[in-house]
Formats: sequence, structure tokens, C-alpha cells
Amino acid sequence: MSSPPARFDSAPARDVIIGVRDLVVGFGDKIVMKGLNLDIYRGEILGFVGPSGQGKSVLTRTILGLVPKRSGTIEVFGEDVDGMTMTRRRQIEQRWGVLFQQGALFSALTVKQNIQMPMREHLNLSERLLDEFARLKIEMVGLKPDAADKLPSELSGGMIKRAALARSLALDPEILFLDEPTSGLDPIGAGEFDELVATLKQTLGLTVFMVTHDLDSLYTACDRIAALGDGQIIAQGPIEAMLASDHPWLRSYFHGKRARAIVPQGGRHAAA
Ligand SMILES: Nc1ncnc2c1ncn2[C@@H]1O[C@H](COP(=O)(O)OP(=O)(O)OP(=O)(O)O)[C@@H](O)[C@H]1O
Repeated sequence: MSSPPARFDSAPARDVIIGVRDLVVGFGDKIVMKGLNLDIYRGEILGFVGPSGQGKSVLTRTILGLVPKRSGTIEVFGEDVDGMTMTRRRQIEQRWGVLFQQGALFSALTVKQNIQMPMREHLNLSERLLDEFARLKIEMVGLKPDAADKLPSELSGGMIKRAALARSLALDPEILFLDEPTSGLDPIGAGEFDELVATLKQTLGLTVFMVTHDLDSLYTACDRIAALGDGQIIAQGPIEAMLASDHPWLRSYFHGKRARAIVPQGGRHAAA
């Protein structure tokens, strides 16, 4: 199965923070990635779309080293992940933050304790500094200070997302992986979350890889979009490139009934 060349766009060379080449991933007889190529550039918010079950989460998990690949290469921060020592791998892991679809906070721990988990695992900090850093992260994601001592069960869906985001920022990552961050949020909450991610990108210089089905996020938060289909990238570029594509799935996704419900000025859907 042929794949697009290593660089697809005519833009000047940019700093590739993650480079995926000829990636093949499968489970038993089922091949999910069929020679996929993708670059994630430093400082961008890349939206990753595609039909359900095509492998968006699998790609994320493969990059993160949670799913083994059959072949191909993955370079993270310019280094091939194959052959990395465990120590190096752990150093790399400190440079990314992950927000899984369900938020995945530990239910028995308070927000503060959740945020401090990665810090305790990777850093050697005093309790005073741990508290100070957790307080900072809580403020960064727009939660009130009293959220620190709450359990996840005491939080709304939007607050859980923010708390999980705060935890993913615990180690001051360079890149954030967000798996459907606005799913389950009402349109206003989703819009606020997108704004927060865009602000964090600006202020912290973050790179963001965001798996999403949320058209509004693609319009309002993403600098670039990559679309997955049949185990490969079928299109990538700014929203205009998606709108101009004549690929059948992209046409129905970006020009279908739901897409037409978007307020032209970039407002969110009337209904989620
Ligand atoms: N651990 C696994 N074992 C076997 N098959 C798996 C495993 N993980 C994922 N798959 C399969 O890989 C395919 C891609 O799944 P994935 O969750 O990545 O899709 P997706 O594009 O993220 O879907 P959605 O948009 O619905 O979240 C699916 O057919 C899924 O059943």
C-alpha cells in the first residue's frame, strides 16, 4: 500500500517534534495502520480526525509506546524510539502530557493528589513545592483553588477535564496528547476548553496533538488538521484544505448537515 511522501506540504521546513514513517500496526489479522506517515510540528495544534474505529486512538497509543508497531519508525524529539534505553524512554515520557478520553483521574485521590502523582514519580520535590506546583497547575487550567481538595466524584464533567489537563501539565510537557478532550461537554464548556488549550499553547509554547470529532474544535482551535482513512493519512493541512478536499468522507464530514450547523463566525454548534 503506497503512502504520501515524507513531507507533503510546500511550507518551509518546520521543526518536526514527532515524525511517523511507514507505520504498520495491527491486532491479529486486523491491520489498523497501513504504512502511515505523519509529522507533528513544534508549536502547532494538530487536529486528528477520521471515521470511528479507524485507529485515531491506536496511533496516539502507538506513539506513546502503549501499542507495539509491526514496522515503520517513530521519531520523538528527533530520536528514533526503537533501541532507546529505558532511562532515555522515561526522560522522553517526561516531555509529553496525555489526556485520555475518560479523563482517567484516580477516583480515590483528590485533584491535588492526582496532579502531584507524575511529580512524585519523576521529580524529587519537597511537600511544600509539590503543593505550590499543584496550586499553579490548578490555576493554569482555570479551576478555583478549592478544587484542589475535591475528589473527582465531586466535580462536573468540565471540571474533570480541566483537572485531568492540569495533571497532564504536571511535568511542564512540550507536547500534549488530547484524546477527544471536548467529548461529553456541553457546547459552552467545550468552547471554553478549546480556548484554554489555545491559550496554553500560546503562553507555554506547547505543541498539541488532538484527536477529535468536534468540528468546532477543528475550526476554532486547530492550526492544522490530519485526516485518517483506511490506515493512512488521506488529507492534511489547514481547515481550508479539508474543505477543498473531494475525498468522500471529508466531503460529508466537513460539508454535511452537522457541519452546516456551525455558525459561520466560528461559534459553536447549536447542539452538541
Ligand atoms: N487492544 C486492541 N486489540 C484489538 N483491537 C484493537 C485494540 N485497540 C484497538 N483495536 C481496534 O483498532 C481499531 C481502531 O480503534 P481506535 O480506538 O483507534 O479507533 P478510533 O479511530 O480512535 O475510533 P473512535 O473515533 O470511535 O474513538 C478498531 O477496530 C479497534 O477495535
